[in-house]
Amino acid sequence: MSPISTSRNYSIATIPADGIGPEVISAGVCVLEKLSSLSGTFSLSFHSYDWSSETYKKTGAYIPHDGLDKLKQHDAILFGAVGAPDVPDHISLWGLRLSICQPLQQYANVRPTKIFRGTSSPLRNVSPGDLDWVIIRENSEGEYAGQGGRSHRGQLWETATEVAVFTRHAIERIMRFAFETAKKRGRGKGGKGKLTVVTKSNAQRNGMVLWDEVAVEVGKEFPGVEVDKMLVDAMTCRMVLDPKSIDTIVATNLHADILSDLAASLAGSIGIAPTSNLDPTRANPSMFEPIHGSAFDITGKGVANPVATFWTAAEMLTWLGEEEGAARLMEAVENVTESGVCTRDLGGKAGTKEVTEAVCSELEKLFADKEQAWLA
Ligand SMILES: NC(=O)c1ccc[n+]([C@@H]2O[C@H](COP(=O)([O-])OP(=O)(O)OC[C@H]3O[C@@H](n4cnc5c(N)ncnc54)[C@H](O)[C@@H]3O)[C@@H](O)[C@H]2O)c1
Ligand SMILES: O=C(O)[C@H](O)[C@@H](O)C(=O)O
Ligand SMILES: [K+]
Ligand SMILES: [Mn+2]
Repeated sequence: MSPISTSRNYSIATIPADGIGPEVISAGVCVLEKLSSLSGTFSLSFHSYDWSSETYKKTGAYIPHDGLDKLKQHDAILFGAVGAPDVPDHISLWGLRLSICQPLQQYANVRPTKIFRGTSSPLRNVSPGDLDWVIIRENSEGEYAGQGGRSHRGQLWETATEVAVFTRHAIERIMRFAFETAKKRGRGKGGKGKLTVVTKSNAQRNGMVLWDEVAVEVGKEFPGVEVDKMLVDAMTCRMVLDPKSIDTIVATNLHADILSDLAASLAGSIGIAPTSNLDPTRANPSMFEPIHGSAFDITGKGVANPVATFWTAAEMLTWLGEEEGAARLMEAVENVTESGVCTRDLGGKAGTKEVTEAVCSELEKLFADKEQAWLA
């Protein structure tokens, strides 16, 4: 059957950047192109930006002066990873990722994790379905507010401060987003949603106390959602010992950054989990990236797991309104993990290329099956 004429086109900015970023982004673009051509109902135009640590070393800047205006012309941004061995990590992170997320007000960072069929958790007696979480990370302030300074350099009394900033405005909007996410997922008592608010209000007695108070206030708008509160240190134990008891988690910028790498590893590998940096108001494009970094230790070896980027691509499609394409892509990815074609971080032997090819073939199979079902 010939594909139905394409009615929806999306303009996607890609920023592969550093390390394994270019390897996984080219794999992601490859499966997205395969999916859109098979579906025939939507198309994607990609525009690649070469903003990276190499660009920084050559020009002194990661993003050119008109860069953000350029990004605003796209429907979404697909990002790889930033960080290079010869550039300090704070220069690269603030130069690229945070220079996009913060001005574009991508304040909600969404980090789902689950165990894929055919893969296993390092936890005992935990199988697919037992660990299925989404972490909502505050993405605009907290420990990443950019406030602080350093003085008396080189002296015995040298001083540095890194000030965590919490505002009612930003806490309210992230809590509302987290409660809505929990409600939509519909777990917990009566299927009305379940949210765990992660905090550290025993030691941090100002910002984190405001965080807790606003969580309670916003919670009143969501009477059905089951809520509990956990100190972040105890939360790590619960994630390891009782993963079934968790569904949606909301945490500060830094706490959620740390918990989400743990979450991905408990589900099998950091190489599978996605990240969405969302501007829920949709005034600006949102940015989608695998959760991992540039992974210097495996760069250029062809072994990077592209699954995190495939799941990221599916999250991007969902955000753009292409839920059916996203579901098809996830089905293909899980069929592939189930068949045993996995990179070595998941215990397999395949390289990035083999996994990408397997997902493309699986997509072809899924669309052929769908066509058969129509003809029957
Ligand atoms: N959002 C981002 O772009 C982002 C995120 C995290 C770290 N970083 C940066 O990346 C650099 C390296 O950081 P790091 O080593 O702490 O974290 P990392 O995520 O790059 O790597 C941690 C470990 O996980 C492995 N790994 C990561 N992704 C993988 C994949 N797709 N497949 C298989 N294995 C994978 C790596 O080989 C490494 O052993 C630093 O410069 C850091 O600042 C950037
Ligand atoms: O934003 C950060 O903290 C880090 O670069 C990175 O670890 C991430 O998760 O994006
Ligand atoms: K990344
Ligand atoms: Mn991280």
